[in-house]
Amino acid sequence: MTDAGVPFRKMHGLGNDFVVVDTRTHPLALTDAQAARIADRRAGVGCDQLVTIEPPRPAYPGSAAFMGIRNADGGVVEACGNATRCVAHLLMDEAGAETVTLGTLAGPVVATRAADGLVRVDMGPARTDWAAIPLAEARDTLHVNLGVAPFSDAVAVSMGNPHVVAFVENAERVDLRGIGPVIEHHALFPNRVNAEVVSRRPDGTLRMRVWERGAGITRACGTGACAVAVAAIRRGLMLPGAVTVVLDGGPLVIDWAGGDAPVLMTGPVATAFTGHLNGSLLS
Ligand SMILES: N[C@@H](CCC[C@H](N)C(=O)O)C(=O)O
Repeated sequence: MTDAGVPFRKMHGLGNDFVVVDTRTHPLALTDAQAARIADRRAGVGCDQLVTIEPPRPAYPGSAAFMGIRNADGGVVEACGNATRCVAHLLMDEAGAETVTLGTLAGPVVATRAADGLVRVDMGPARTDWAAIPLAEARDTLHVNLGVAPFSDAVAVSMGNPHVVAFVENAERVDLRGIGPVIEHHALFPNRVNAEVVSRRPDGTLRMRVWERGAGITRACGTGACAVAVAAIRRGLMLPGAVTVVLDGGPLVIDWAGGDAPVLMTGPVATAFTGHLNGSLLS
């Protein structure tokens, strides 16, 4: 067995899993096809997102690094909440710091250590204007009708990446595998979209399931949980403040005061194993 190749770390946040490569030490110019091969659960390492820790970019003064993100289909995306916590954890460890700023395509994000080994990320403001999400045409983003149940009265929101949230009686009963691809590719979303179904539980938490753009059903989606909390608060279903969103992989706490206030996401990080990319994954 050889260790030659590009080192990676397999991490996850609530089961939303990542291959994390530090391209500051091991420069790597990946094509979409290579990224998709690495993400493939049979022919590659397997992950929902491939994440690169890159040198900081001048556009984000004071940032420790730039975080590149690709979905399992190989496509580049703007934001990933769960991966942000994982990368922030590594960089805070590296610097012996309690806080770190990362650049992303969605803008800068600031992470801090929280109690019980959790990481909190200021994900910036939610974007609720139709053009910022973006939608293909002007619509009221609080009541979007995609013409497909249960997304006939949904909420569209951007957390740097596009989301559409449907409130349902029981999120467990939605055929997400059937409906997910239809919503992801709906003509109203020129950049495609992440789709969440959510129901309110008797204990006051929100139960959410997600179909991720470019990855399908995942156990958790940090930006999705932020979008769900924002949608619920905008709709008046939850009070502004801390909201617990329960995903397949477990809970995230999302704190939003409303309006232009930043959306704060708190949750766990984990490393599963480390290894090296080589062979057919790099050719
Ligand atoms: N799992 C992520 C989101 C990853 C990107 C998303 N699939 C997209 O295409 O926008 C998260 O934790 O936020």
